[in-house]
Amino acid sequence: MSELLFQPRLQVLASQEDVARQAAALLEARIRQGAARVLGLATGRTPLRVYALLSEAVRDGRLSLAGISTFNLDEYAGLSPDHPGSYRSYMNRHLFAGSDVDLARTHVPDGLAADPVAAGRDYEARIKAAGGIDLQLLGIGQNGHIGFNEPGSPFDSRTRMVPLAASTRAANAGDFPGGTVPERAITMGIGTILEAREIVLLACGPAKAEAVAAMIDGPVGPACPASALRLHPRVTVLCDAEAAARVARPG
Ligand SMILES: O=P(O)(O)OC[C@H]1O[C@](O)(CO)[C@@H](O)[C@@H]1O
Repeated sequence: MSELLFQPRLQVLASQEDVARQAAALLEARIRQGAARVLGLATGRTPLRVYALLSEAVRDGRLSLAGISTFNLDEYAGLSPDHPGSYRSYMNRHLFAGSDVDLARTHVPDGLAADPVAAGRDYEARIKAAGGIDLQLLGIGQNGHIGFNEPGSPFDSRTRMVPLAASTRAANAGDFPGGTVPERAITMGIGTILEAREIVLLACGPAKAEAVAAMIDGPVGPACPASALRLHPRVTVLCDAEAAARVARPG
């Protein structure tokens, strides 16, 4: 890689609860400053507590999401918004329903799109029309994926339909009790993610240790999609001690 590389700001916290509190505090601060009018949101287990804390802040009148637009990273192909395993239903359940966000300003890729190429283009156009993403929240897969950009995804990829790795489908099987995890998804591309003005990645637990080390200390390249974040000047990585255990020089 010949591009200029940056070092993400790595904060190692004692517990998953501390990671969630720090992330929620950072998001709240940016929203109050008007520096997060357009939020990029992630799903999965890691941000659940963050969303609970944000909902609590809205309920207590300390925070408002009323003027905020949101764009989720990804959605499973073939799932309707009301399918309990869909990321639209996840967002409604864990954040939107318990907050004052205007649902018309919330966006999740269309898992049922008949023409995924057009749907990807449309999603990118909607992000652009909103003024671009101010702050993108991310998790990380055990194989280093961000969004559903699996290893091998080009760094200039845009919102598109992708096949899911067998390990990703196995990791997310718990969201589909008695059913099968979809084989494909529509995800923002790595190029889309890198256009966010600020990025905050959360990683917790020992299963993420290898991916976090590869992201921070390994080669920058498509073998580890999260390593693309070292091409971005404003990335904060919030980890618990277990997820940071294999980083060469934890912060
Ligand atoms: O937080 P979890 O559940 O470990 O998921 C990590 C990442 O994997 C995904 O859930 C996709 O598998 C992403 O949306 C998420 O960022």
